[in-house]
Amino acid sequence: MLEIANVSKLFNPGTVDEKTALVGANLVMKPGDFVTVIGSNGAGKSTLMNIISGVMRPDAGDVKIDGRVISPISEHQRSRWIGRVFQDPMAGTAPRMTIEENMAMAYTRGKSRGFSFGVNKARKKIFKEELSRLGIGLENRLSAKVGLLSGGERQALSLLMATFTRPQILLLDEHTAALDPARAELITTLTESIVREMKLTTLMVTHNMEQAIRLGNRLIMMDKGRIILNVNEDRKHNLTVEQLLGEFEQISGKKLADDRIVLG
Ligand SMILES: Nc1ncnc2c1ncn2[C@@H]1O[C@H](COP(=O)(O)OP(=O)(O)OP(=O)(O)O)[C@@H](O)[C@H]1O
Repeated sequence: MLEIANVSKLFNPGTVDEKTALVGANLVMKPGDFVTVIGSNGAGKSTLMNIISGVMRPDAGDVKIDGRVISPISEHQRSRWIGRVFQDPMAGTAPRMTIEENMAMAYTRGKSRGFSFGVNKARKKIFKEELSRLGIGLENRLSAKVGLLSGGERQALSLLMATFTRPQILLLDEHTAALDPARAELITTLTESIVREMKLTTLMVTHNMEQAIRLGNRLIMMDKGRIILNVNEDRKHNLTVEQLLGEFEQISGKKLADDRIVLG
């Protein structure tokens, strides 16, 4: 279970550049919950992801996994339980290393230094099996350099690398936004099947309203550092993009300002 309890974050306090990123944010996710996150520009979505993954510390409040406060734990140690895929397909993989070397890196992520980091026969077999899940033939290209893959292939590999060690939390940070529509659809479909099969507890930021409604069992909406709407499974089922935008307007008193918004 992931619990965000009263988390606040202020950047550059007391200066002209002071920016409120999160204000007393609360969210409880049960195991297997898949929550999509939408919100206006600068609402605090990335900051929330950064605080969960340990890139930054909150000024106040706690992040708990299974009741344990993880705030003092480093990003590196957390990577054992938290998988993350970024918007940039180049971000999650090492281009000069081969597919199997990248997989080996993900396999040993967050493990102690005594753990062997290499690729052996047994691991190769596991990597091949896992890669074949993607259905795009990467299992036959184990020794290909990752820099040679297309953006979509690389993002599929990033998704697999973030998930194949069954993290307790999966963070998806606009991970289809930089891809063309066909590749974005492939990654969306892969995401749905991997999350479902592995029963992963998932938090996904998206600017695509239709995707936010279609994927996952819950949805939250953020504005000015606050979670202003928390839609449960029953309500999400029948939600439309128009209703969602109307709801945002009603609660925040303004139209949703998101320069990357995709309605459907
Ligand atoms: N490292 C930082 N230093 C200073 N201010 C920051 C930093 N990171 C974020 N902010 C500010 O905090 C606020 C929240 O930013 P954040 O990136 O979390 O929003 P977001 O919802 O992800 O926005 P977008 O959808 O536009 O990417 C914004 O006002 C932003 O300018």
